[in-house]
Amino acid sequence: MLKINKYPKIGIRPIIDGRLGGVRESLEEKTMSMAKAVAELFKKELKYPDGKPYECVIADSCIGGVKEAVNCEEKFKAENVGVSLSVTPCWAYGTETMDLDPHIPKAIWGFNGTERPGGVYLAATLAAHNQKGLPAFGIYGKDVQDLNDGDITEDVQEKLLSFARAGMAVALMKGKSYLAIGSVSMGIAGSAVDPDFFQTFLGMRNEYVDSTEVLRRIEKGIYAKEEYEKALAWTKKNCREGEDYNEEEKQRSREQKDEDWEFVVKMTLIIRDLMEGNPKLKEIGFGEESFGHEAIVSGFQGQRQWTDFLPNGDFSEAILNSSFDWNGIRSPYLVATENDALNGVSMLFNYLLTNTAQIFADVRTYWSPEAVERVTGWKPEGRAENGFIHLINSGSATLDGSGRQTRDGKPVMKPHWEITEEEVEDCLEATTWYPASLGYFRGGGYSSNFLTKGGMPVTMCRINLVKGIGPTLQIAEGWSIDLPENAHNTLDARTDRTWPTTWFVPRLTDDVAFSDVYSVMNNWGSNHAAISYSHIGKDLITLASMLRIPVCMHNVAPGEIFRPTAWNSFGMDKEGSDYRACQTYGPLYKG
Ligand SMILES: C[C@H](O)[C@@H](O)[C@@H](O)C(=O)CO
Ligand SMILES: [Mn+2]
Repeated sequence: MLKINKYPKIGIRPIIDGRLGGVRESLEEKTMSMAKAVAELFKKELKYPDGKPYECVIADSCIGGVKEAVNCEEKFKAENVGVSLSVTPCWAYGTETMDLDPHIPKAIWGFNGTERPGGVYLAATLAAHNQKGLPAFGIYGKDVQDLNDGDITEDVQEKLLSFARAGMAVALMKGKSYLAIGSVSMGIAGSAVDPDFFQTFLGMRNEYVDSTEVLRRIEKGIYAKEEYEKALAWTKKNCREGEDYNEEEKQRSREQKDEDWEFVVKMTLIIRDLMEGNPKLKEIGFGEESFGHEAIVSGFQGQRQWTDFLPNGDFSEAILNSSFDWNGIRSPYLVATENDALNGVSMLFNYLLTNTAQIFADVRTYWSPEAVERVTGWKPEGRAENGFIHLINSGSATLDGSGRQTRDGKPVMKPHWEITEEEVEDCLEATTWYPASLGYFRGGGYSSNFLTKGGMPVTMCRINLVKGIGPTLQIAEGWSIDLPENAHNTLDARTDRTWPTTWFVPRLTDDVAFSDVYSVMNNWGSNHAAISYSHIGKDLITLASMLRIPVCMHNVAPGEIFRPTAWNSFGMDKEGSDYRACQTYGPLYKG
């Protein structure tokens, strides 16, 4: 992950009834202690992509009126606050104290304690936000608490954390780049980078580098030589080369294959350097190249042109998307294969909400139970009984996706700071690097192959651009599954057995798009999806609402959906109100 010098902070605004002479004085301690308790919760539960705890900034004083609100605003600006949370146990004066910044996610927690009307301030100020077109999230506990009760109840914690995670994702994207290396891959519309989408919906920049820049740097030696030697040695030791399935007469010679390893290792260093820069390049006389492109996510076109004569990008994409390399365990660098920028953003959303590496995949095949039985003789049972979806793409599936990391004995994908050296070895051990299929990749190279362990809760998502609507988000929570070995081998062999496979089963619901597994694939809006560990659908929905991106498909329970309260004013049907609200408010950074 791009090294970020100054992470955005969460600003906490203790709101108080400004009446001196008794009322305010009686509430100062309670109000400020709410703010401190929330800051402690965020620091304890939430981490930046580098593993450090979230930083919070609390206003210097409680905010009882506009002067203190402005003082707070000035402090937040100086402290690089990117998310704003107001907390209060009492009545206060909405429009005099509210946060009016139109570009940062905001929420208000009104303490449910009836000695003072915290809930009334919450409702009044949310109404003000709605009247002013500044959507805000409302947080209000289910059960009344005693005024001197300093605990944050479970239900309030859950909303505070969901809001903070999604709000921080919005803040982390802002001002960072999507770096396109190359252009449109094989007519994939998602590769046609739409700068207006990045700018107005995500507040992101677009950087473009022709693929020849990678070749230039290889040929001119614009990479850190020492690191290259270390990387090549690590690769030879840890990346097992598989059998060459190409036709005998077409196979690349051993010498060519060794050159391919050298080439793809250099590509990997160079793509990373293009994303985040590398001070070592300045030491060897390449000052401009040492800066990089501030890319929080990138895409490599690869196919075609490049791969028609040069080794493919699969090794680079897979290693960069993983949580480790020759320098050890580290946060992943998000790289979308085929330069599918929309899938790159989908990976980015997942990553910023979980700090875990991402699987990029084609949503390739729906296998009905009948077809599976016909082809393999195995009648799907258990979670597979209604059929399953084959997720597979050459290249940018993280090796963490092999499911070789564990927590309580179960397969998981972890934030990098929880991963052990043994788990890195297991992920590498589970991966075979086959000589690339020369039919697709005429220039050779290698493809990563692994089989995702079943039993992992996962979430598949995808941003699509739809003319007339703009971006929409679709989400499918489900699980990875295991197939009997012979069934896997038979089905996988019908596809591209040198690529990484995840067998996926979505959770079915009564909704039409989730009525059966076939419908999930049939309703998927693109060839690609980004797959994250754990069920993060509700956080994705919260994030999408902050960005005013409507959600066209999801299997999250209605009671889990958390959006700004303004959405309620657009009707009781959750999906329609989402579309109407997003359309009314328009992109967050529409200017
Ligand atoms: C067959 C193509 O070359 C592959 O790249 C294809 O499987 C894709 O991934 C298209 O998204
Ligand atoms: Mn693809």
